[in-house]
Amino acid sequence: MTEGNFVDYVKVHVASGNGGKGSVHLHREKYITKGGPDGGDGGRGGHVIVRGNSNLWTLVTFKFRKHFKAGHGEHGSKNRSTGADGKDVYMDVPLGTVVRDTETNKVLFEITEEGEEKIVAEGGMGGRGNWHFKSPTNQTPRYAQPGIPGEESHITLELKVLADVGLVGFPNAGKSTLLSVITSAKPKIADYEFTTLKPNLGIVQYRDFQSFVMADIPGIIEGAAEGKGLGHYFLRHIERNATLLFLIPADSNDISREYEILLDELRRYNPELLHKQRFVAISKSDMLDEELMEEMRIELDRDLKGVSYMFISSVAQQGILELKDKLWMLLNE
Ligand SMILES: Nc1nc2c(ncn2[C@@H]2O[C@H](COP(=O)(O)OP(=O)(O)OP(=O)(O)O)[C@@H](O)[C@H]2O)c(=O)[nH]1
Repeated sequence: MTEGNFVDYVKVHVASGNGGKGSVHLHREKYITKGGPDGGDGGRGGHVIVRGNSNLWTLVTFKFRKHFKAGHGEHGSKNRSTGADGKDVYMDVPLGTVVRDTETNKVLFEITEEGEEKIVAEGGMGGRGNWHFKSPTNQTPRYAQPGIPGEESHITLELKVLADVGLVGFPNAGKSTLLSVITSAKPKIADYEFTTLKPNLGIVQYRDFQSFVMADIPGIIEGAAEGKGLGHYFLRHIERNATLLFLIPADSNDISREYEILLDELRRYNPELLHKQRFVAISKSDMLDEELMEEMRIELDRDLKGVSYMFISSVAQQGILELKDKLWMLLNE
């Protein structure tokens, strides 16, 4: 299995427009016998532009459209009239899209912000019209520049799914269940035939118009940092999550030990992950009574070394709103 199976990617063909030709034209008017050159410039060819769009979560549109061709610049014309620029073409991509040159595999750029625009195929410049070439020795140049041809290339788009909150937990911790109660929409990851390992992600609506993305990172098992199991691939995925939510079930034999093991996996994979904010949610807390919870609080306050935690239950819908509040606070700190 290669990493390519994990990261969604598509190959597309892009072509910018040719610049328009400069015009060769001599001014003519009644009663003016010797009009000067007045051929206008050609317009610029259209660019192909990649643009970040935070409403998109997948590259699925590129499965259906693989060619992006911008318009040609119009030719210049008389009266020094410049031809219109060719129409630019936009490729809207989700944030976290890495663009490579397919031939060399070199990374050209990465789109990380809403509205960010990067030209991936630059339109050819328009040629200059003949009036620019008028000189003392040549008052009526019969020459104008041709437009510069557009560029053409094959590019590869790769999406490293960005999530604001990454769920970290062993199998069975209740990650999928939490996602199903906390998220309102599921991006159509399933549409990707080339994605064999699907991170489960969803959009959490917060208060009125805010939202954040939560991603389940399945498959972390002990030893994942050494590449055992599938965990390794998913660990890559959380490198970019802003906050890590550790999910540990209430019926775990030793919650703080489980937390330490998960933390150790992350540390061995990439110590930088430990700089991310962390929060612990004790899942399946409907299995606990108040007395037991109180006892556990004493232990957790002592053993979790100051990391905040909360008891939640997806099934009983306990602590879910509070969890959203807490995560929102952490994301906006
Ligand atoms: N009592 C109780 N059981 C829960 C709760 N949330 C999840 N479970 C149960 O725990 C088991 C595992 O839940 P999942 O959500 O599939 O766990 P997961 O972490 O996604 O597991 P993987 O997909 O294996 O990584 C299921 O049998 C759930 O019904 C909860 O809030 N309370």
